[in-house]
Amino acid sequence: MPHGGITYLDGQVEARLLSQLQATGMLPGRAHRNLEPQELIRIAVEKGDGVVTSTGSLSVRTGKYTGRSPGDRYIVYDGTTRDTVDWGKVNHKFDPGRFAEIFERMKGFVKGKELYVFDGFVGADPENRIAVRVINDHAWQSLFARQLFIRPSPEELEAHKPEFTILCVNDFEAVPERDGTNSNVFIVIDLTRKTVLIGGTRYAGEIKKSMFSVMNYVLPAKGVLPMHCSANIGRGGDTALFFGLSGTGKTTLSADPDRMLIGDDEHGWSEKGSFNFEGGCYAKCINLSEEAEPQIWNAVKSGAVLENVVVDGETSRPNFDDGSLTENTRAAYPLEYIPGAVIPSMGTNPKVVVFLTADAMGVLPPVSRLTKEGAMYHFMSGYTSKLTGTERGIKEPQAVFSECFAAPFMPRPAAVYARMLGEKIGKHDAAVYLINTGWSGGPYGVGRRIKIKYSRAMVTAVLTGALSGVEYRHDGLFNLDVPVECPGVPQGILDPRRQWEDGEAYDAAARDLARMFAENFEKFKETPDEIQRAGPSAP
Ligand SMILES: Nc1ncnc2c1ncn2[C@@H]1O[C@H](COP(=O)(O)OP(=O)(O)O)[C@@H](O)[C@H]1O
Ligand SMILES: C=C(OP(=O)(O)O)C(=O)O
Ligand SMILES: [Mn+2]
Repeated sequence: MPHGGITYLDGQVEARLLSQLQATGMLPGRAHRNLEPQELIRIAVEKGDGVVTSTGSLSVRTGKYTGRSPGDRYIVYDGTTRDTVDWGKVNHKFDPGRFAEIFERMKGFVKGKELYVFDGFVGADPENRIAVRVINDHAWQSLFARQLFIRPSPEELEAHKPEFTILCVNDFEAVPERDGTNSNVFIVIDLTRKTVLIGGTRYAGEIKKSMFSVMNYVLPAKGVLPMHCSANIGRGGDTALFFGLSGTGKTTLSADPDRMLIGDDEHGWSEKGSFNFEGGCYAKCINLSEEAEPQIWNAVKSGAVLENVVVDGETSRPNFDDGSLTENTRAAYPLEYIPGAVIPSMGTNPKVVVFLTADAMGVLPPVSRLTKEGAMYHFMSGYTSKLTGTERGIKEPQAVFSECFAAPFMPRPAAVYARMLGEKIGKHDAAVYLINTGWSGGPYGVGRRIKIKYSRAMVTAVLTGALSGVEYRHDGLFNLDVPVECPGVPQGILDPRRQWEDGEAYDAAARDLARMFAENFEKFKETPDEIQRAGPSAP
């Protein structure tokens, strides 16, 4: 069907889609289902939403909001969720009646407009997947959904019945007085109606992270552990997981030419093994370089979506060093853009688990080995520094304890996930390491971030077993076993105190962090003593 030079789906498919949408009360003027990337790119460019860069990638700007809005994320409070969700600062309550009202208003808003629908899946494991439908009012957001979620085969598309629906309308804004929201932005998850409503923000990360929250709610009830981690497999079939909050290196360090990528951010661990929830990656690209991150660099090509990267007007070249729109510049691309990626993205039971942290205080050792109890302690603590940009309002690194390295996305109480992880690690006898990809030689502003090549070398040493045979020293304050040597890493770096000019200043800062750990852990008084004792000593 011609439309300004664009060929859309055939009329029959559109008619069927329109009637499905009508059945839910949506009456768009036009609707398109699973358009090919080239079509979506052409529409986005035609409508002035984006430009094609010299790499072939589509570059867009998200406007006011360039990171997640955690204060505007809600879960509908009803019979399903009342006693199963950990309500509070992360999981904000939303009234079911208000949900229905805002949903109606959104339907009214899209009436007669043009919508883009992506039908696909979340969860690579057929036994643990959800058929998802994402409805957008902008073509580039539909391209994002297509690249990040799992794309259906033609047969799967034909048989697809949406179990969960995301309605994300960028141009619709909430009115707090009317809608009961905190701002014009809202991300509301209704686990009963199996619907997510997003409005007011164009930051596409909300789309993927809202489905992550859904999986994190649904899977524990099926005995499957959902995890905020990346995963890859070695040539011998050994799976490794890399947990970590935003900016700690899940995406960067899991893209490893020596290993096959399963996924960069969201995984499940079932009785059978591990699996990715997604079909794509969402890499940060501030200061992206071909040398340090060749696989990600090469994935920025046609089909990839760049968010808030400044593009040179004359050459159309993306300037990854320009953080003037945000530090949280992003590239979204399908998993197959990473050479050797595992598709369908399933792995074995993990043998090695890495906890990534980016310590902006510059005091944690860059690599240490954890005992089983130490692993539980650090998983429950979830220490890192929030880096700038990913969440609204973070202007400089800020120490944070985020349970399971994932608090913003975990609807259930942290103990539910921690217990499951403990059981899995025990059952499969997985080795656990803590890798600090943060600052060295002083805090943020004084010291420098550890070089990616050294963090990679530490990861390689952990995964090849090179750290099994070496000598360890015990760090009494942090209660960590620290290797005294590591292939590919200058020895001095392994001892953070030696990197500081002033040893006593290091000691003071280290004591501060140890105290923060201990204070944070006070909320876990019910935890077995051996876990409580596995953390830093309170000085
Ligand atoms: N030593 C390091 N290890 C990992 N990433 C680093 C390191 N130093 C700088 N970086 C940068 O930090 C960011 C890590 O982000 P990313 O891998 O996307 O984290 P996550 O996926 O956990 O949110 C990237 O922009 C990367 O280039
Ligand atoms: C997209 C996000 O995740 P990450 O930074 O871990 O990739 C996010 O936290 O908004
Ligand atoms: Mn990531």
